[in-house]
Amino acid sequence: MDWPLLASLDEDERGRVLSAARRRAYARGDVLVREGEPSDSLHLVASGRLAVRVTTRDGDNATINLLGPGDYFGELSLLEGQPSARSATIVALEPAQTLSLSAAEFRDLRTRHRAADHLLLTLMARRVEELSGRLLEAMYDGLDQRVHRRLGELAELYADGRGPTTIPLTQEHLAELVGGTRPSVNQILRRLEDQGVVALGRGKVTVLDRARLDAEAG
Ligand SMILES: Nc1ncnc2c1ncn2[C@@H]1O[C@@H]2COP(=O)(O)O[C@H]2[C@H]1O
Repeated sequence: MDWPLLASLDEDERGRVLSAARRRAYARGDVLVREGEPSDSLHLVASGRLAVRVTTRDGDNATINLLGPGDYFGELSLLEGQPSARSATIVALEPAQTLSLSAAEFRDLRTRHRAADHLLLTLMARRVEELSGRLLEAMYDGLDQRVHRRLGELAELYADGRGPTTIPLTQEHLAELVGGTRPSVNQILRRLEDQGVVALGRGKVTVLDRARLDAEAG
């Protein structure tokens, strides 16, 4: 597995960091870190897809992003200074494995390998850009466009070669990810199904025509 966060390390250094990390396995539905709890580790995703969830003002849970192999999480609270709490809950959407570094190991990585620290900054800049894009989308784009775009991104995350890609998410989750209500997202998905762009199933959406979806996303 290649983690962009470790891309600047040479093979020996990378091996040292990874051998100090603890491998953990999770089942679908397991909570890996919980919003509000004190933090002491950074996690690299080795396999499986994970949901980033936050509590809304109404006390509901909303999925704000998904992570997959090669991603990392848990850095925010470690960068904020002590003591700091997790900004989100991370839940396994399927069986997953992570490698975790303690806060001290993460600090050590950043101070000993300036290039890794710089990469962290680059990756965070990318995430800020992604989130600004989402904010603009939420402010100015229609729900249709948001559904098309997010489905395209999810198809990328779940793609396993050529052909149709099945996204194993409920319409509830999809609605949370695009910031829409379930009935209105369902209406858009049904229209896409009528056009042959997706096929809907219980707890899943299969993208059949990626090119059309991307064209619709604008
Ligand atoms: N919008 C987001 N997209 C992806 N990951 C996020 C987002 N918000 C929070 N996280 C991750 O969720 C983690 C929760 O614990 P931390 O606050 O330590 O670090 C956080 C980030 O790594």
